[in-house]
Amino acid sequence: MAATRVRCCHSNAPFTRLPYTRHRNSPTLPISLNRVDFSALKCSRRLSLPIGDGSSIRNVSGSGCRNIVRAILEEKTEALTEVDEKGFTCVMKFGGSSVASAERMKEVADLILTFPEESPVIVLSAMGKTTNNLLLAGEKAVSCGVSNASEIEELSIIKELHIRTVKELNIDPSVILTYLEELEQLLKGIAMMKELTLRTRDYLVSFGECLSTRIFAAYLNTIGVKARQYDAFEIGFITTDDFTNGDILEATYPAVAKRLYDDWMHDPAVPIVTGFLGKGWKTGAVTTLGRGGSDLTATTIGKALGLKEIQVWKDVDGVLTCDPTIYKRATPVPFLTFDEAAELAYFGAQVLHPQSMRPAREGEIPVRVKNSYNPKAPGTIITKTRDMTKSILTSIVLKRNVTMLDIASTRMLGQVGFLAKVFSIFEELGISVDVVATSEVSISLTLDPSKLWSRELIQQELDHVVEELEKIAVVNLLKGRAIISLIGNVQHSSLILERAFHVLYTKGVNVQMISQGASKVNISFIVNEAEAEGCVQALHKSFFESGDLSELLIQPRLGNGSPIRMQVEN
Ligand SMILES: Nc1ncnc2c1ncn2[C@@H]1O[C@H](COP(=O)(O)OP(=O)(O)O)[C@@H](O)[C@H]1O
Ligand SMILES: N[C@@H](CC(=O)OP(=O)(O)O)C(=O)O
Repeated sequence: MAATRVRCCHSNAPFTRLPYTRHRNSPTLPISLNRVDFSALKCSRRLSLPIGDGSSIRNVSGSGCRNIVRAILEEKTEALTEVDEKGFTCVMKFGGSSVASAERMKEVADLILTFPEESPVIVLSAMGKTTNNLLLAGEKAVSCGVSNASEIEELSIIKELHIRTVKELNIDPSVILTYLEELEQLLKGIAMMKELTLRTRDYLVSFGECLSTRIFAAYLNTIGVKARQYDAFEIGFITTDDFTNGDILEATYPAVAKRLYDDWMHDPAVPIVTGFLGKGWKTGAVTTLGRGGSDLTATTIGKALGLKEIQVWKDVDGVLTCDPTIYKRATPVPFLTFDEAAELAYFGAQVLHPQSMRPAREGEIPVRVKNSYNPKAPGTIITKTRDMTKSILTSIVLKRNVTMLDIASTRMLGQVGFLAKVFSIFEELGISVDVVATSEVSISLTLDPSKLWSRELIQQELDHVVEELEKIAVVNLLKGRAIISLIGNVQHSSLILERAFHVLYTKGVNVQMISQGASKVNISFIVNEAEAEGCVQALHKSFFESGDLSELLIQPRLGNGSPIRMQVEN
């Protein structure tokens, strides 16, 4: 059954389709929508409310809502038309920084309501630094002894933050108290077992999103916006059983779509979904999608529901020309392709989860990166294609803590299968390789440490890799390196390389390896980590702060003399 959208004929103003219920704390809604017999009127009870530019829904609900409800009550329904439509229009994901306190949650609620034309699915991360605190609490629990588990400092921080938030939002604390008690029990269990498996670690961190979404849904209901909380692992987010790094499986898409649409049709309410979490398909246990995985939750929902837009709300004005914590003159990048965004995320720009572009690209759903602290900023829009005519460099990305391996064959020159053998070792050990450069008898590559969660594990794994490789090669392991990736239009690679190497040469920096990605949007090079930040700053100045580089372009021309218009196609 298609849901119905009500539009007012005498005005083309956009209307909200957020479901509203009257609440004792919501004095602005003058007429209870519950009194209206919508089925008799043959229209949805999800009323649409006119809203003026910049005004909040609560300001207009008095007039807009009253007009529509009055029209219905007075049976002047000729003023209203119905538009057949599916339930949801977009997904809005808010990261930890966007929901770090009660104040922030109120602002996010207001922000959602300033988009009356949208009928959103909301995805939330854990509040502020809760995930980090949960991880630290778990690590401390392993060695603190059962009797001390309740006193772990991070547990107190988590309890204090959530209880204070519930109080400040004026909602019933029972929404979270059982969860906080369960969390304490879990830490005691870890203390008793003296071990923290990856499976338990995922269950432990899941408390962060389970708490934040319950609080936010309860708050929306308090202010008269009907909302329903969902744990992703209960509504069809099925993943591989790779704890701490689960991959979303195909079965997720139809399952999530069915559950969200079915509930909406029976009883419309804004879905508030836990980001970052899933359910292992064999174990049935809670899994996580890797750090920052709520972005992936959002894009998965976007694809599952076939939405028109996926919005990820951050604490920065979109994807920037570099990490603002490295160089504060970084500026927003208005347009990106899925390829560019994926490459940028993969090579370390913390702003997006590395896998999050996949569902958006498959579903061809635009992703908008916005700032919840500065909603008026246009942000970044990520789409399949964009005009590349004037694009040279888009963003500079730094990945720290990189380990590089120089592997030289011990056998004869041109040894058949040397490369295959090297890569099979990485495959067997389940280790990702980032940047690769080869010669006939040697190979240099960097390892991706981001998939590993603890330092001990990295060292153990490295020792093992070297041991295996030394069976066929001489191995030189170089730590403390960094990858600088230039995300840009590789059609202009000569110009990019000329500039970049001039900057690095002037700084006296020696590049240890270079690779131009097959994706055609990325040139990466390896430098010493100690020099890396200075390099990014100098490169930024040269590429983004010294005039319009596109004037240097030698335009490829068609036979008739007109410039070729270039597009990047995925
Ligand atoms: N190129 C970049 N553009 C924007 N932000 C970046 C970039 N590189 C790194 N960052 C960092 O990513 C942060 C936003 O991502 P994240 O912390 O995951 O947000 P959230 O927790 O709200 O989802 C920014 O505060 C910024 O420090
Ligand atoms: N809370 C999880 C998942 C997440 O996506 O967080 P954020 O959106 O704040 O990056 C983490 O910290 O990894």
